[in-house]
Amino acid sequence: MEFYTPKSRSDLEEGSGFAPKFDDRGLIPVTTTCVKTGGILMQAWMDAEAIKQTLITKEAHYFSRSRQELWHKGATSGEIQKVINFKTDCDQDSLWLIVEQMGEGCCHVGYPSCFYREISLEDEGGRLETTLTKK
Ligand SMILES: N=c1c2ncn([C@@H]3O[C@H](COP(=O)(O)OP(=O)(O)OP(=O)(O)O)[C@@H](O)[C@H]3O)c2ncn1[C@@H]1O[C@H](COP(=O)(O)O)[C@@H](O)[C@H]1O
Ligand SMILES: [Mg+2]
Ligand SMILES: [Zn+2]
Repeated sequence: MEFYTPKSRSDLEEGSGFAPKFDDRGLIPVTTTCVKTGGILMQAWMDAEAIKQTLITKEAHYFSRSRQELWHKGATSGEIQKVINFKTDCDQDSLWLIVEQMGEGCCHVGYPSCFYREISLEDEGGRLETTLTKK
């Protein structure tokens, strides 16, 4: 898939061409939220192929940094993410995926969201408190 090459800053920021800006590893961060609750599920990375597969299949695909390969989320766990909406930010260096989460949640640790711990604001940042219950 060919992505758009913006002609100017305003074209990048306000035009209709999709021009994802990848970092030096060829990756772009993606934040995934739940269409039902609006809450955050996970933060991961996509390369060009993951974006392409996500658009073609309408199921979330990421790039696994540890495995260095395309990752169809839920392929082994069944926790597939069906794409409802896909957004890019102003300068197109960050993506927002809104999904219908299959199963009881997305996190391999056992929680419905990867963001199951809160950093205490009372403790100069040194303490974590678990705020979700396991699936
Ligand atoms: N299932 C998950 C998963 N779900 C959500 N996330 C979040 O997604 C982020 C992925 O970004 P990374 O680039 O850090 O992923 P990674 O380090 O390459 O993931 P691993 O290969 O180390 O498990 C993590 O930081 C987690 O917050 C997950 N990260 C990893 N996995 C692993 O993915 C594998 C396949 O799981 P399914 O796709 O659900 O079948 C399993 O082995 C899981 O351990
Ligand atoms: Mg990781
Ligand atoms: Zn997780």
